[in-house]
Amino acid sequence: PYLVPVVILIVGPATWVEKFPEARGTRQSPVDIVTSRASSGGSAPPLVWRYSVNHPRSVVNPGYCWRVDENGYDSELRGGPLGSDVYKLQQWHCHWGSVNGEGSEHTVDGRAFSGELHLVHWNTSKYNSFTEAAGQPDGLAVLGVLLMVGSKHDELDKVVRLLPYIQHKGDKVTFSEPLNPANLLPKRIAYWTYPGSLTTPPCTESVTWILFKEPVQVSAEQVRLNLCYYVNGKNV
Ligand SMILES: NS(=O)(=O)c1ccc2oc(NC(=O)c3ccccc3)nc2c1
Ligand SMILES: [Zn+2]
Repeated sequence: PYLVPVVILIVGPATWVEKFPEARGTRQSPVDIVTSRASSGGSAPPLVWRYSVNHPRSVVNPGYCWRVDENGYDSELRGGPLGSDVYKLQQWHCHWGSVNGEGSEHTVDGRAFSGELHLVHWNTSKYNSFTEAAGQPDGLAVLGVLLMVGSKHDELDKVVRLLPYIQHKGDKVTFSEPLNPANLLPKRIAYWTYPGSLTTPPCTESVTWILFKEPVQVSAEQVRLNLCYYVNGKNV
């Protein structure tokens, strides 16, 4: 029994700080959203988004879960906590747990969800590339969508059905089926927002997090498919 804690320390987030000093910062994500401590939205302008639908996208196995690259096609996210800057969608990906019901990164009043979708945007008003923006405090904006088991999600299924073809880290498949990332968002767009960071290395503190309050439903089969192919990037 004495061996286990040492092994966990070697591979867990606790070691990220050695290679990524940002991970020791003051605005690290994910966090637990304590709803009683969240202030009301005040007079923030509405959050507005527009995504292009008909363009080729690629699904990649980056070694954890899956990621869809927008390949530079046009999109816009503005308003809400983003001031007067316009952000552009770079990629979107998911986080699933290895045990159903505990896959999300953010928790709400200590409760984890089955998974969490992240739509990663960068500030095109101020910076010239994602990489440049990723190093700036107002460089990135990530829309977080909590996933819970319920009815099948048809838009997400356009990606889930491709997972058998990218079972190994680095695998990539391009598809041109029309897909609107706006259909991945919940109907009610109330959200929590806070200044945070990338949740995985390099953990850079450059993310304005916008986490929608309403979870989106995905089927148990869709969770199983994700779990089967993407338990920490290993093929199981
Ligand atoms: N879970 S997270 O906080 O949304 C998160 C965490 C780590 C991330 O690293 C990247 N890098 C690129 O997308 C990228 C895009 C183009 C070129 C290089 C990198 N996006 C991230 C999002
Ligand atoms: Zn993420």
